[in-house]
Amino acid sequence: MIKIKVPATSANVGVGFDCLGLAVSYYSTITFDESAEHLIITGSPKEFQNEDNLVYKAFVKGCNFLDKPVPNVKIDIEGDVPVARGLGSSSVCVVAGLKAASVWFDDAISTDQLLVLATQMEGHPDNVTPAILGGLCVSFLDDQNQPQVIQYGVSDKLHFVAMIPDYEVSTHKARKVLPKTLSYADAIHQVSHCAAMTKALEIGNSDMIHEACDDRMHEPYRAELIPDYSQAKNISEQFGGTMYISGSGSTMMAITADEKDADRIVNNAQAAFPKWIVRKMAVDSTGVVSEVSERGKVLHR
Ligand SMILES: Nc1ncnc2c1ncn2[C@@H]1O[C@H](COP(=O)(O)OP(=O)(O)O)[C@@H](O)[C@H]1O
Ligand SMILES: N[C@@H](CCOP(=O)(O)O)C(=O)O
Repeated sequence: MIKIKVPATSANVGVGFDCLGLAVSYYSTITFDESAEHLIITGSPKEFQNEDNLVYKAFVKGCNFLDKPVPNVKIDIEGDVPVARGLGSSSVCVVAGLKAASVWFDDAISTDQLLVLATQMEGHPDNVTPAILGGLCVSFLDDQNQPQVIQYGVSDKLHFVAMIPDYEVSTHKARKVLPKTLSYADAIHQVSHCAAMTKALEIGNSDMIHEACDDRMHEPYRAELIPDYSQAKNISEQFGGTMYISGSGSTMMAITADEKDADRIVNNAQAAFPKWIVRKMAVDSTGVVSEVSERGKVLHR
């Protein structure tokens, strides 16, 4: 049996639209086992228990890439990462399926190849890169359409609070509300703020994070899709946090350098939104991990 654990990812981190992403300590675990039947999927919502399942599609893509026959497989999908909440559930599926195909055939897909295949499936590299590598990653596609990645440190002074609504925002829909063009002035604003944000996160400077986290590319348009955006932002700012829409939403992520403030944001957001999941998250610095076991015995990690 192959067990793949993939972290949730918070893409964009405010000002890094389609290029910046952070792996966080919130996980899904997907297991792959030999099966007498062609395909069995458990643990996933009923609507995903078929050949169109994104985990299975990624597994098939990995096998095809390796030129191997797709084996009969039983897939079990368990975990925390909720669907369509801006925490990269689709990346979890894509990375898990590709990684499982690699492990199934003796680790035959390199990390670089994994990045290329996963980016092809996701359409943008900002979730899949940290899901594979962990940490805070800037990634983009070069002229040959190959992902290029640089990893940044994140200060351990910082605390992240995810406010996860009980409603979905589909990434597909949230990309449709964006304008087609950006003015030169807004491009300058965005480049300067994104560069400042990466360094501010690295040194844990909460004032600079607050200044830098002023997005003009997606957040003003997507805030409209999240009815509780303003209230959540007020709670975050009341207790010294800086809030951004995680990925394409609906989750909103607050950052603070003060642990007590992080606790206050958790308590107040949970009181205001009792049906939401509100919790502190740390940075995951490992990315996807795999484990192979046989009759309860771990063979290798
Ligand atoms: N457990 C799952 N099983 C199968 N597909 C899933 C699962 N979780 C997520 N997905 C796929 O990912 C899509 C959600 O992706 P997306 O809208 O980008 O939101 P997110 O922000 O969670 O990545 C779903 O519509 C589905 O295709
Ligand atoms: N850069 C993408 C990120 C989408 O992340 P998700 O977690 O919502 O899938 C975008 O903003 O569209």
